[in-house]
Amino acid sequence: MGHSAPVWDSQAVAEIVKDLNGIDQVVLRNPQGASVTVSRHGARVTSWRNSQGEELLFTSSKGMVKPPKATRGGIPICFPQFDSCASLVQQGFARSKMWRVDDNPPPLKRNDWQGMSFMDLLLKPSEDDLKCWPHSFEFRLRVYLAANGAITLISRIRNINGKPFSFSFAYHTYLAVSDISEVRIEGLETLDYLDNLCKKERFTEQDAITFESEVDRVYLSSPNVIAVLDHEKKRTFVIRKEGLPDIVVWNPWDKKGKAIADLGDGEYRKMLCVDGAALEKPIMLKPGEEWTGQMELSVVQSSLCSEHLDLELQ
Ligand SMILES: O=P(O)(O)OC[C@H]1O[C@@H](O)[C@H](O)[C@@H](O)[C@@H]1O
Repeated sequence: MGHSAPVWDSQAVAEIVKDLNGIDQVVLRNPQGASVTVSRHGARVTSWRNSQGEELLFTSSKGMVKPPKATRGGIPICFPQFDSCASLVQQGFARSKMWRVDDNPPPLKRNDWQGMSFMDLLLKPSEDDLKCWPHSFEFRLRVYLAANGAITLISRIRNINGKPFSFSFAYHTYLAVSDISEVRIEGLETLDYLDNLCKKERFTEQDAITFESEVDRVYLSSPNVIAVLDHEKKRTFVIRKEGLPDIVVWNPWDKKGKAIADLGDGEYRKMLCVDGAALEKPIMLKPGEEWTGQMELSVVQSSLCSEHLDLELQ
């Protein structure tokens, strides 16, 4: 390909490596040893490691599949739809397309990203895409790696001409957990959610979320910070988001886990999807308008509950 990813922090390292299918992946590494890897296939974050080299995202052990299918795990981008409604493929086509690495990206308006390295990937619709979704858009994903190992994903979707269109969106984030029974999610208490296991019926959450069976829910109008505590690993994932009102929480549990062909035996216990999303109210873009949806993932090495961690979940 011959692309080199832009790097704004002179101490950070960026390189392009090929995966087993020969597809380019951009790797950013900070001086502390943390890294993030993003594939051109689907602009999927395929790996996020802390400075000890530990992988923080789940990837199925069933391994690499050939495009357009993608290996289960990491952070697939779901656009222009999330589930299987309408005439599009489940979770939209963006996750199965080849994106372009942009060497000369336009700046972001905010300038509080100094010292962070980043990469930009770009998707524009092909003739075939326009046949199944006839809307001209430009989708730019920027991925930042901070000195503390946090990653931030910023999606900018622009309607570049024609008619208004609407879409839904999710960062389908597969967190790696020690065991699903060791996990608690804080920050979604008292919220309304749509339960995909009960035909999207609306319920109200009573408590912090723990896992004893399949969970497939969309929490509505959620706070911009939530915490996922892993007691065994003594690790807390902190998810901060902007422009993404909803949170999807998904674990297929044993029966559905077995039925998912590209998931290894018993691996449902090692994964938890917590997605920053815009689902309930689709985003509407008029010609020339741009939408931004941002999610930051960071890790605190402690499984204390959020009030002890000094996290303001709001
Ligand atoms: O297998 P996919 O298309 O990646 O989707 C996995 C799951 O993703 C979840 O977030 C959905 O709520 C589930 O209903 C779905 O089964």
